[in-house]
Amino acid sequence: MLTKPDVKPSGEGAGDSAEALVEVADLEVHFGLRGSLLGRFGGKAAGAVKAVDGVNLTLRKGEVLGLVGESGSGKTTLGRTLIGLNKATGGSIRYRGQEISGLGERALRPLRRKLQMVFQDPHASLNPAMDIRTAVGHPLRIHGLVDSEQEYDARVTDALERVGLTPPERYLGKFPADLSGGQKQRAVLARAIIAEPELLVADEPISMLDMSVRAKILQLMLDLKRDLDLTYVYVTHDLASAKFFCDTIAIMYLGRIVEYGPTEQVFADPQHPYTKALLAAIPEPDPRLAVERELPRGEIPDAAAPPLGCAFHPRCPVAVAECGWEARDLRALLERRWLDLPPETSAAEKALLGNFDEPAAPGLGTVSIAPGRSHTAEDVLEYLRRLREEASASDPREPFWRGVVSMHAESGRAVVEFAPPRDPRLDLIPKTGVQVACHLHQHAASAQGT
Ligand SMILES: Nc1ncnc2c1ncn2[C@@H]1O[C@H](COP(=O)(O)OP(=O)(O)OP(=O)(O)O)[C@@H](O)[C@H]1O
Repeated sequence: MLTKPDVKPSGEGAGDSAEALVEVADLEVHFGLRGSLLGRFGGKAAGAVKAVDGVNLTLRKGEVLGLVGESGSGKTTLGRTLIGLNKATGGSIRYRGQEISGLGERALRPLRRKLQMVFQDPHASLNPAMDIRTAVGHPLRIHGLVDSEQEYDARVTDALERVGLTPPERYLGKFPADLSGGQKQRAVLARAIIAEPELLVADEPISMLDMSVRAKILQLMLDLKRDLDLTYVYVTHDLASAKFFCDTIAIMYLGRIVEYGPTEQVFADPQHPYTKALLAAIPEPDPRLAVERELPRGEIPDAAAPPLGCAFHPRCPVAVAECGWEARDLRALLERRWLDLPPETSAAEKALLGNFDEPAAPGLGTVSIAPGRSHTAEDVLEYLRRLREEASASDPREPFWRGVVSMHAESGRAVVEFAPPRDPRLDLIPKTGVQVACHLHQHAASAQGT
């Protein structure tokens, strides 16, 4: 379980003393992969996508928590699972102390109106054949919250006023096609608040809207939060809006939280190399100052076969030995190298290695390379040692070689052994309220004796 931040988040009512609304412990959401028919007959496990893989957090009443990360980091799945739209495959979610992760649809029903979701695409969220009066008031009917049509109309009118669709009478009979994108998202928000929820999970609620209305919708959400005592989870890949909107921020990478703490603190002094890279990639609003900014090499890896140790290590410029180096990383290093070489040179280098497909298998802490035809294990080792020397001269920041603990010949093959991987755990950085999952931080802390 995460410890409480030392520094108070900036939002009203979200301080340390505010009650915990949702407590998440060791949450896992794994999606089973079907696998090939042949594989299943052969008894081969199909594996799973670990969309959420051991998440701990506490959401306090009145807090705005941002779940931030690149596509595929698991933020949407986590947001949906918090309100019961996805089933947890492990761990616990407590809402006001009540365990909700294992509840079936019937048991969840009374909670549904308290836990609402706002989706990215307001066009898809509203039924084109339903007028606004019917769409916005729908939750009142589903949950049987009104006794008369007068009460229904009064509640719908009030909700429309609250979201700025005024005068409400002008909107009641309109259809989604009559509204602009911003107006549609206002209607979606009206529908989300009408049943008096406590927690709203908003998944990229502004990313499909015109730039001109994005800030207005976020401001509206903050006003609604203040007036209706709401708590938000804001799912986004957009750090700039998260900075404006969130009290607390959780940076996600491949199903795990890598940094978590008060937004101000995370932005002022990011700790995890991934957070640093994301912050450096925020586009510069002034185009005259814009420079090419890229995330570190490579793409977010496949969640069905995540890297060993820290999942960010293959892209991390400052990774250390125990970050989880493995055979796949050697292959990626060689492939990057060969892309830059003249084709005949890279073909000659490839010919040194007899079984180049093997190093691609995930999770191999040792790789045994058969020499190519008319080559020996010593030739392969000599080649790899040359690469290591070249890297230390020309690219001393290349972290891959820090993970190699031995290269030797064994039974006619070249064997490369990597340092045993360690999974970094979220650790609190004293006096900041920020938790970070990075060996580098742990190294620094132990060097300082903290
Ligand atoms: N229903 C599902 N079945 C199988 N895999 C899924 C399912 N939903 C999500 N995933 C996988 O889980 C991982 C996390 O997906 P998720 O949508 O939660 O990430 P995200 O960070 O929100 O990305 P995006 O911004 O693209 O939505 C991805 O690898 C995705 O393909």
